[in-house]
Amino acid sequence: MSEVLKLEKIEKVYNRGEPGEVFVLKGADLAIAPGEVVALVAPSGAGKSTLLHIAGLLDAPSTGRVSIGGEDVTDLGDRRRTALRRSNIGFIYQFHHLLPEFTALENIVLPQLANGASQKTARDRAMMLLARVGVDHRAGHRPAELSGGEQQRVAFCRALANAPELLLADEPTGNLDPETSDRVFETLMDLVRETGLSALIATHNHALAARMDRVLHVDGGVVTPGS
Ligand SMILES: Nc1ncnc2c1ncn2[C@@H]1O[C@H](COP(=O)(O)OP(=O)(O)OP(=O)(O)O)[C@@H](O)[C@H]1O
Repeated sequence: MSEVLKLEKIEKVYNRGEPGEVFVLKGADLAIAPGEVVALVAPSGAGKSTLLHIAGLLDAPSTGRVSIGGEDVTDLGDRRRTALRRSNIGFIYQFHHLLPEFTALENIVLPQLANGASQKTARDRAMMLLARVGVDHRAGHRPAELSGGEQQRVAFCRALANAPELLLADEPTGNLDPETSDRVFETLMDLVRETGLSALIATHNHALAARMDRVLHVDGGVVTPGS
């Protein structure tokens, strides 16, 4: 079976040739097998978010190849890239990035409608996901009316709304207090394991990283196996 995600010889330079040139990635390689949950640990500024954005088709590498589900997607046009991202990749950020004017339920329904689901299917799935993370009783509330932990649980549901094969998370519990972070992280790991998702999860927390199948480091612009 082919890798769910494969990055080959990825380089990323910001402001190339200008005084502010930053060479962030210098030949990063990474592959994730189906069902594998991988931690990405890196010092601040090492290029972890840059790598996740490239893996999530939110940004293009300066050079190198990106494959999703065995298909080389490096040179895809914007429309196909957006469609592939919407159906195959779930993204969770450190800050939830939920749409403030919509309810928790609507935040999970909207990406499904954009992906072609019917209202009923989308609502049923959204309610099922909210119940799974224990926030269904808050379905009709807007993000500002929810606690930080609840907001992040809703963001998990949104990331899983279209049943992606790959979940990318950039310090998904980094803005929560340690106790809430542990509980919310537990929910995320349960969800990932239950659904058989492949995941790449960036975290500064070594204890959380140790609970994943494999740990990778980003340092000096390359990806190396962790201990
Ligand atoms: N658009 C940009 N233009 C110029 N430099 C950038 C840009 N985006 C990121 N950088 C620089 O690239 C480097 C890597 O950034 P990135 O956000 O990937 O780091 P990170 O490992 O995720 O850090 P943190 O853990 O602090 O979020 C940093 O030095 C950052 O300043």
